[in-house]
Amino acid sequence: MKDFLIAPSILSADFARLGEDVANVLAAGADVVHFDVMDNHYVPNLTIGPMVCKALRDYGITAPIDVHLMVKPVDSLVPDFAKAGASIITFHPEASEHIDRTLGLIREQGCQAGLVFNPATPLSYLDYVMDKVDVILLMSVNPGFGGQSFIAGTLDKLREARRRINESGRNIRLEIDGGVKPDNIRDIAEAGADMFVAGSAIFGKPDYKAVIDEMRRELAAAHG
Ligand SMILES: O=C(CO)[C@H](O)[C@H](O)COP(=O)(O)O
Repeated sequence: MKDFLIAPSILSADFARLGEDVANVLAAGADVVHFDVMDNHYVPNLTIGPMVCKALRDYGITAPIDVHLMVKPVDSLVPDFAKAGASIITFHPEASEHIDRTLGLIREQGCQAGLVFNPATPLSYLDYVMDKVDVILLMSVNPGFGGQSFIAGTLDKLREARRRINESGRNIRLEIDGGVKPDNIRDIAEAGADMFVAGSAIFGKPDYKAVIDEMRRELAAAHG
């Protein structure tokens, strides 16, 4: 089976007992913690910052933390999240004045760097920075809220992103975020994704392991 990563989005976790909930979802078989940072400026919602990332590390969470910055401006938060224990930091190209500089800054801080593409953001932002990205994250919903439906056109965009990654010859993760569920994860994998963010599909069910196991069965059946 391909190396697929499942990354529960803590946007749908229980914030009143976050450390315990994250530990539980990892014990249920998740690979990565997806950490959604929203500023009520770049996106119309407000969530969590570096202090919460550090609190998860202090609680004993050792899994990779994948910080998705939905903020503008971006750069001032990068060192703070690196110090707080982020493993991956991704940002939206429209939110940075200097995309190349921001990608470099993330790597200088010891994290993996990635660009995030909203449903209508063109992949051409990758044209001159392919050697500087470790992760490409395609949003399959408009960012800001969990529980939205997967936008079907994202499957073609995934195929295009996968083609670009293959052409680059680099080992770049292709991450998908928004409306991912057991009943569509196989099609999403076949379109080229290898890292799957899922919030409501996992945290919205009482048995995290049952959902993650079902996702893994679907992924094991994926072709390509
Ligand atoms: O970045 C996000 C929203 O901006 C969330 O990660 C995403 O929507 C996941 O939630 P769900 O799986 O419930 O769609």
